[in-house]
Amino acid sequence: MADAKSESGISPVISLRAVTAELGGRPVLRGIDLTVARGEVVALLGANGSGKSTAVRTVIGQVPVTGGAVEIFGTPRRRFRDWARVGYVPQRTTAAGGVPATVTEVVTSGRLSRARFGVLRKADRQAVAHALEQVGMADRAKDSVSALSGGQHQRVLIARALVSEPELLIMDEPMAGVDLASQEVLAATLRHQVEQGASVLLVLHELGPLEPLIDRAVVLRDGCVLHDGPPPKAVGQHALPGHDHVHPHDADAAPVRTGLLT
Ligand SMILES: Nc1ncnc2c1ncn2[C@@H]1O[C@H](COP(=O)(O)OP(=O)(O)OP(=O)(O)O)[C@@H](O)[C@H]1O
Repeated sequence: MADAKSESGISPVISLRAVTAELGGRPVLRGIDLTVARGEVVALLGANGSGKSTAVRTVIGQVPVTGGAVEIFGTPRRRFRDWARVGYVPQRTTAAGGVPATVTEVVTSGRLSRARFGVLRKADRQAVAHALEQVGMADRAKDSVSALSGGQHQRVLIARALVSEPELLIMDEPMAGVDLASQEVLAATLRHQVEQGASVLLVLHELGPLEPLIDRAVVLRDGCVLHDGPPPKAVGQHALPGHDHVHPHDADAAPVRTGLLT
């Protein structure tokens, strides 16, 4: 199949066309189209269970598609090998994940795709230090990640995604369960990446502090694209009855309800 080209003749960095996927024998994506153009910041929105994470996981190959086409940088996903160009921040489900590793070790693991013959050189160590500085965690470099708060842990995962100097960042709910100070650091970090020309696909349940960065929003409902265009304006709680998003990932926190158009 020919590579997807935008009107400018440059391939989108992400292209999903008529993608279908199943989980546990149940259709979860029912023919979605989703593109991220070079330098674009796209938010993927939708109610719980609408298929946002699944859509992102088809891009990185964690969920097989049952139909349609997925391309990264114009290459069919099955043939794509250049993963150092992609930084992925998975959805965080627990505060620290119980990983017995230091902050530096976790961030360094994100650099291995760039290290020659798997050997870390001075430039790699500098990249790790720089990524930690970007997310304001340089002073915690030697600490165990299990000693970090949820927001700090998320900063480390984002540093791990940034350390390979990716052209494309894919983040699944990067702000979920993150304290306000960390949210501001993450928004500033992302702004910097966008200024440097990165393309970004973000799964979000509300636009929040990232709103000024977002070029376009794709809203999923029940495995289909409901909206693809300007980001919907956040509206007050209860403004759209029946359209609230309940966020279940924080074990301790009460569910967050937003009145986003989802
Ligand atoms: N491993 C699995 N096996 C079976 N069904 C699954 C599995 N993972 C997810 N699902 C189901 O697939 C649907 C889509 O899930 P997905 O995580 O993509 O939604 P989401 O929009 O990201 O939701 P949330 O906002 O809650 O993270 C949901 O109904 C979910 O229950």
